[in-house]
Amino acid sequence: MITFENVTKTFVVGNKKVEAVKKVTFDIEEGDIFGIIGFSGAGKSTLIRLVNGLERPTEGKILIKKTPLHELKPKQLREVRRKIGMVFQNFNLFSSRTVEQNVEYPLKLSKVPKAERNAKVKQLLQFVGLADKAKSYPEQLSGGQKQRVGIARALATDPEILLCDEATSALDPNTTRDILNLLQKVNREMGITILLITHEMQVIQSICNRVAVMETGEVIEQGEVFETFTNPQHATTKEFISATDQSLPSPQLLDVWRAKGGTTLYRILFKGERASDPILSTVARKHQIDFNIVYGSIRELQQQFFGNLVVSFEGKHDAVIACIQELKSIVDIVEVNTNES
Ligand SMILES: Nc1ncnc2c1ncn2[C@@H]1O[C@H](COP(=O)(O)OP(=O)(O)OP(=O)(O)O)[C@@H](O)[C@H]1O
Repeated sequence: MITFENVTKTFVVGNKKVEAVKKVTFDIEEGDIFGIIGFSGAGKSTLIRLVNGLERPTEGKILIKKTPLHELKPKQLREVRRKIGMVFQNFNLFSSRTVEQNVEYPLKLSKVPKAERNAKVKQLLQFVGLADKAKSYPEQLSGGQKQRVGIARALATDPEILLCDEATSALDPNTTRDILNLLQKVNREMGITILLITHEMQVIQSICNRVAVMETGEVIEQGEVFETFTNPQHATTKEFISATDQSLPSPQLLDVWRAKGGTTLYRILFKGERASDPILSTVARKHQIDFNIVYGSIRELQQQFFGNLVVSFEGKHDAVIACIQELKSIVDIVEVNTNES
């Protein structure tokens, strides 16, 4: 649906060059809710502006439904952009227009006849749950309601792609959840592909099926959300994950554990169905050793179980080694390196 082929965007400021996006290559497939996560300055906004044609790549290509954007004539580019809706962090509503006039605006620009506009606006306000606010002005709405108007307006021209630029960053956690549910409904019921950028891990975990992690203009890690977040490779990805899920005890707690003469700790990851199997107790019993769960959680990620446990084993040395060997053939188990937490 959207393909980035070796895309670089360089800005020249005075006599300095800023490489905002560097050699980025990935595909967003039809039906995806694709999340791009990165800290401030990573290049996320530039990437999204390249998709809606507000910026042109310095090098490389962006293809939308196999059409290279840079080869389009202005009229064709306008057509493609009509099929791309945009939702903003600060809503970007006209304060002097009512809710229905805000949603109607892109339809007026596209010269859609009045009766058709009215029907569409009514349908969209119903879809986003704001039918009773049609005559209100933005200042009379809460942040979440304003974002619903922003989403309804972005959907007015029947887009195939919705770009969301930090759409929930200005909202409280409950409202964020409502807006994310609405975006999921847009994706499922309208079949719209969503590309969102965020610095919040929670957003990616709740609704995205695929993710790309950006740092200093580069995509440093990408893939299915479950795989990427249960087996992160890059330090920055690990940092994002630790914001919502601390996978190891703090160094201070580990020091307390060591000071008490604690045995070696192991971190075990259980994924999918493995998380609900009694693997640990079965294997420990077989080798006649005990285990002690020191830290961890079992939680839901992308409708799958994901368990992260830190354990110690107690028993005869050879039996402990044999138990760990057997567990290695079933689950991911590594010795906790106390420097990495
Ligand atoms: N028009 C521009 N002119 C010069 N430099 C720019 C321009 N747009 C972005 N940059 C620079 O490119 C880099 C990436 O910026 P970008 O806004 O894409 O990052 P971001 O991940 O979206 O960060 P934020 O969340 O803070 O917006 C930054 O160093 C920024 O200063």
